[in-house]
Amino acid sequence: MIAILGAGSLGRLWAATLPAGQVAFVPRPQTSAESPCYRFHPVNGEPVPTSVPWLTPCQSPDLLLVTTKAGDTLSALQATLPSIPESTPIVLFQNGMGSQQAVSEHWPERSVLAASTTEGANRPSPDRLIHAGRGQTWVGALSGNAECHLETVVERLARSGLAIAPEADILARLWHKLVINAGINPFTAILDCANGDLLSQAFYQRWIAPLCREISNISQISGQPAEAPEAIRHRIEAVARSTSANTSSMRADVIAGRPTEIDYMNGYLSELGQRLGVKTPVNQMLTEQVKQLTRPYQQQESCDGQPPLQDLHPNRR
Ligand SMILES: NC(=O)C1=CN([C@@H]2O[C@H](COP(=O)(O)OP(=O)(O)OC[C@H]3O[C@@H](n4cnc5c(N)ncnc54)[C@H](OP(=O)(O)O)[C@@H]3O)[C@@H](O)[C@H]2O)C=CC1
Ligand SMILES: CC(C)(CO)C(=O)C(=O)O
Repeated sequence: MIAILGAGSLGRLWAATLPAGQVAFVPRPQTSAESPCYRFHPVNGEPVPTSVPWLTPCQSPDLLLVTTKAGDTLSALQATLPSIPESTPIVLFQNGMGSQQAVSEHWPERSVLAASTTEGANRPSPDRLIHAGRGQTWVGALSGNAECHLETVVERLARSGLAIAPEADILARLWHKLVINAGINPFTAILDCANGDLLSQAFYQRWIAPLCREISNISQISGQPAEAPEAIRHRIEAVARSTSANTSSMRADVIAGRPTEIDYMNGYLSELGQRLGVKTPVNQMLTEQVKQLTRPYQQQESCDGQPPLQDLHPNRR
């Protein structure tokens, strides 16, 4: 049995594509909600009615997929792990960085793996799950005691039909995606625009070069693969173009009034830079501006006496 913690967009994508009868969602403690039923819209083909049971206390999963947002992961696992066998491998699907390390440090006795995925899934309404774009998922061991599970985990996830491969250096893979997210997500949230539209915006053009210099400096000092600022910018802009019509996950969170994952993207880079003695004013500025977007309007006005961001960035409604 595969248990999935986090019955949101990504969790529902895995639940709908893995073989039926072998998957269950971990319920929130004391939930009385009915188990999730939704129409799964594959990239090609007709919608499929999908019903996934809650994991029951007598079931003992032999694989746990964690598809909560980065900021919810530690507390969700704290509530869940006491009822999951210690031998069960855990696969973390969060974007950004920081939450994965927090989990493997918190539970050193557990076998923790991480995944980096370019699959795209969203829920326009609670009863629909759209597989918006096919991608690739890489899985790798975060802790030494997880290495022995990698092959089996990849083989089991491949039964979904989604493209999946083992990754020997999953932290480098996560870093690679973090750089893209740090260069697209905050700008699209602040400017309230689709990924492709940010390229022509003055605010983006003003800050992207110094942001890429900061990221390049941090990469070098933190031991990540060295990448020149121009190469980083090129990579960011290639993804912005190839996903030009997309609403980034951060912009979607701001629009829906949900907390964003900024602390695990530019916030993470900013903190890492500070620890390594690299100045990160642009990452700090972007982190602060995104945080202001998710603060209640009145607090924005009273905190700093500055005009609200809507006035600074006319794109924001
Ligand atoms: N969606 C995508 O296409 C992709 C997502 N990712 C990453 O995957 C992660 C999940 O993203 P996504 O699925 O979009 O996010 P969602 O917000 O759609 O899903 C997260 C789910 O976790 C649930 N949850 C939160 N806390 C708990 C808890 N304590 N116990 C049980 N369930 C809990 C939420 O429940 P509730 O609904 O009740 O709040 C929600 O259903 C993020 O880090 C994201 O960046 C990466 C690549 C692609
Ligand atoms: C690559 C990108 C920016 C695609 O929208 C993404 O991963 C996100 O929105 O979080």
